[in-house]
Amino acid sequence: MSTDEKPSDKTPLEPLVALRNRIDSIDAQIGELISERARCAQSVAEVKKASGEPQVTYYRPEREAQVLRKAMERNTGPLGDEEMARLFREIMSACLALEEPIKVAFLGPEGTFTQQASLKHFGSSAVTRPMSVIDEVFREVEAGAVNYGVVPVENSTEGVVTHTLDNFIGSNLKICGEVELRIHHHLMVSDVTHTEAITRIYSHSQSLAQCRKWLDAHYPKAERIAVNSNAEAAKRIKGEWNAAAIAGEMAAQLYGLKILSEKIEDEPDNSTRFLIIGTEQVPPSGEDKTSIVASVKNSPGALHELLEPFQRHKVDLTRVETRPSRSGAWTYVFFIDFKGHIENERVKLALADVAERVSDLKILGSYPKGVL
Ligand SMILES: O=C(O)C(=O)C[C@]1(C(=O)O)C=C[C@@H](O)C=C1
Repeated sequence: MSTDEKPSDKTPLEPLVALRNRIDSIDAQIGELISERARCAQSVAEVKKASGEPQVTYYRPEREAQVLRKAMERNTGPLGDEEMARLFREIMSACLALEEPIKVAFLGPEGTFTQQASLKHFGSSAVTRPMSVIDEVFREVEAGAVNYGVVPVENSTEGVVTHTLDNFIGSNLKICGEVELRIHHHLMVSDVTHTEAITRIYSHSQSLAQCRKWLDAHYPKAERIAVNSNAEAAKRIKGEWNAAAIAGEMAAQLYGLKILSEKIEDEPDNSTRFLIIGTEQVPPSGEDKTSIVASVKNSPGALHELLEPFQRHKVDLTRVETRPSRSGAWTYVFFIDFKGHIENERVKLALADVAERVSDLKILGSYPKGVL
């Protein structure tokens, strides 16, 4: 403090200094404990390496889910449970990066909600790589160029992302996790935009649909132009004086755009569920979900017959989706999600019965129920 700088009368300087000293000492302890935790993670990596398994997998989704759930259960406030879990999410992400930096392909470009979902799930130490289409995310994981992929699967307003489901039919990849993201859409413009002259609005078709009522009310005459992603929309308007984009906050930040109207989605609790795809079946975490795909000939009562074993063995369904099969006319595939892991006894019994009633049954994976 310089000599002519006087402490303000209003500032309770003494208590503030004391509290900041206390915070400094707590931070020093937290720092030491985080370092000790990181050294433990390094030792875990040594144990894994010494196991002699041909392919060592450092990322353990079931363990991460347990660590995050424990952080929430232990929490006594004043921070909220989710806030506490997010802090642990970041610590664990940094610890995993010491073991092996994890590579994740997502539906790009940079700034999409899928990238946001990837960072929410893996933490910010993950190396995320944008792919231009969903098929490419699957291909990168299949080729071993990345460890995991993240793809959108359903939106609470617009329903299922058919392209993702169709990719599973021909793929041997496993679902290793799920993550849900609240989706807030914003109308954004660039520094060259004449805001009173907006005649074109770019976004992904699903985002345009999710903001339809707002657009009808505020920009009834503007042309709505669907592009591959909302991040692409954000990128595109930088050179167009009469255009705006609908995208998320991450895209606005990344491309230096100004948000004109916030949270313009028609449904206030608009959210999207994303799947984590990888090559391995995940062991049980204690609170899991399973996804399967079953092919059924179209006959009266086929769906009832397919679902009946779940009810009999008290397995809770969380989603049933139908798609026409590509392999034959009048054959349908059902994507079914339910609570439980394929190693659970009741799930095993239900699936054994289902297998007898369908022409084809594929387990897409059992994975921890989304924590964050
Ligand atoms: O428990 C493990 O297997 C670890 O590698 C440690 C740890 C952690 O930091 O807690 C790190 C990465 C894994 O994905 C899970 C947990």
